[in-house]
Amino acid sequence: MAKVVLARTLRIPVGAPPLDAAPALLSRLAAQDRRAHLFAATLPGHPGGAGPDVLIGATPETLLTRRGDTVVLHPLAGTAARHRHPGRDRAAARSLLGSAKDRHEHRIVVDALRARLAPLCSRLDVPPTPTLHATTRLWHLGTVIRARLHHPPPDALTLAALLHPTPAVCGTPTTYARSLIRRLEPVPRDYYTGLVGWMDRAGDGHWVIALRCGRLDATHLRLYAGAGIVAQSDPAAELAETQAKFTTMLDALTATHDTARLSAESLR
Ligand SMILES: C=C(O[C@@H]1C=C(C(=O)O)C=C[C@H]1O)C(=O)O
Repeated sequence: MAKVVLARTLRIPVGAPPLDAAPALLSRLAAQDRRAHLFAATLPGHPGGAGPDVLIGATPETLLTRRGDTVVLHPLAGTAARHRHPGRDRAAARSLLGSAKDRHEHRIVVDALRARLAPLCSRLDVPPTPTLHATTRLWHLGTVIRARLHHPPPDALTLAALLHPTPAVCGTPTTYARSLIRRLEPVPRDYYTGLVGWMDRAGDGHWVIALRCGRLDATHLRLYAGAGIVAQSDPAAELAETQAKFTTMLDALTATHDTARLSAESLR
């Protein structure tokens, strides 16, 4: 086993019903980070519940964009919290870029994508080293992978099904990582780490990974966050990484919520 991504959840009381809470939350997520891919989708609520639930989030990770015979992937893996102080923020970025553990974690993802994509391509450009990708709260290691597909090119949904789940959200080897996730995570992932996107009649499309997201039900917002675990992982640092990942959604909530109330909520 080279890597497994393990996640936890945070359940926060929300005063408004999902369809009322979602638009405000979505516009705050949009204002926070213009590069994030926003999504909100109504879901069937719990039987006997008050109405539909809403899946909502702002993910930084594009699984793929397909236009004709060209496909572009942007996997992210390897994370560091950002700092308000510019000097400390730059130092965190530099240290992430130089971290052997994070580079290894990232390489596992890039290698898996290269292997899955290669049989479909006449040309595959995979940069040898990752670059930094910034969200408002986090630094990530990212690699932009570009490929020219054999003709006839598979459509965007077929490509998504072939590439997903990547070791950025599951692990390597996939089947064993998935069984560990099922055994070890205290709450089922539900739609977290699933795909959100679209495909048109020509087979072009854009699919992102449902991260930095939560499910709004009649009374609560359940947030999800995970971290890639490799042999060199430090448990406390991985836990802190999931906390930092929660802040994307928590920041958007704080405009209407007293975050102090959150601390006592069920953290599982
Ligand atoms: C699993 C999550 O994020 C993924 C895991 C990352 C990592 O382990 O460094 C980085 C970006 C995402 O691919 C999450 O946001 O919950």
